[in-house]
Amino acid sequence: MSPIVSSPPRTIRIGSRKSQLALVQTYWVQEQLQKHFPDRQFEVQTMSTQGDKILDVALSKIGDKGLFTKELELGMINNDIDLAVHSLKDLPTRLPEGLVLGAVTERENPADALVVHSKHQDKQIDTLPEGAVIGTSSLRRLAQLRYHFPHLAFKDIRGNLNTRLAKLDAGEYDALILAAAGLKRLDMSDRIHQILPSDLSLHAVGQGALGIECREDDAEVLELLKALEHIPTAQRCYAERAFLRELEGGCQVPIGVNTILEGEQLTLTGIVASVDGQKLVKDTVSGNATEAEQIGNELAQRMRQQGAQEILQEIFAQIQRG
Ligand SMILES: NCc1[nH]cc(CCC(=O)O)c1CC(=O)O
Repeated sequence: MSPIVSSPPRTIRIGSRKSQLALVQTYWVQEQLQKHFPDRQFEVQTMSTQGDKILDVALSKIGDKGLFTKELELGMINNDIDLAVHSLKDLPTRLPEGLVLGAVTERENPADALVVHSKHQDKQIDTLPEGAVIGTSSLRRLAQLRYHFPHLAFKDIRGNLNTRLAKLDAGEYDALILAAAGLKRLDMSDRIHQILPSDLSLHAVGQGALGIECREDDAEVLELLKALEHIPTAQRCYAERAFLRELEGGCQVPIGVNTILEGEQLTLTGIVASVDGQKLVKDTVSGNATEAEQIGNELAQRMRQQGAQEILQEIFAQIQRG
């Protein structure tokens, strides 16, 4: 009789970027997994991504396809890590062969926030003075705010959240636009001066949610990740990502969304704006939440007929010219 040998379950290796926000998000995922599966081992491995290294070039010029995710994806393909935690909005809508979105976690407030210099404490986005300098590195934020507030000035800003806030406080900018979710996760909610209403600025696809990526054939990890999936957030984000995928845009094109889930009814609103703030196409599609991707695809097709494609083509041409 041969003895029954059972090998101990493997340690699950979680990959993360090294930024402060990435680490907060990754340790949260590790903690949740540990809570659900107390007998398993979860360890964190950090990696630098291209997006962490190139800090002096505007994001819109280098493009963002996988800028913050590629090294982690290679780590999974090479079997160095088993899953990777991303801000869902940084995760491209098309994943490399062999990898899948294993879970989408519950979303924080997905809206953008206005953060002001102390001299503007009594102001809101619509009362900032003529020529006030707004820091943002996102074409989406730039295009929508320029459309509504042509009297404001916009200036690129890069660096992690602390660097950006230090530049604001030093007087290089009058105000910044940042994701409310990032500020909240870093315990800096007190810096949120105003949540931008959706009629002024639609947020990025997937903003405020975490996306956990893993190997398609890793049934064990896929099963563990089910415990972290938040279905209402996932339905909203699947509709948003289908919309973006169908328009073939990344995080760095002026495409914004808003989703509302009421019972079974999912309503997706999308916007495509020109960088000069002159043109804007906006529309809404509703349907059953179980058909999230069809809703996203339909909205993209409708908006293309209304001129969204021309706006995007112009932007791609501009980016290629540098
Ligand atoms: N593009 C950078 C990035 N990726 C995720 C967040 C914030 C958190 C989130 O949206 O989930 C941010 C910062 C920002 O846009 O202000």
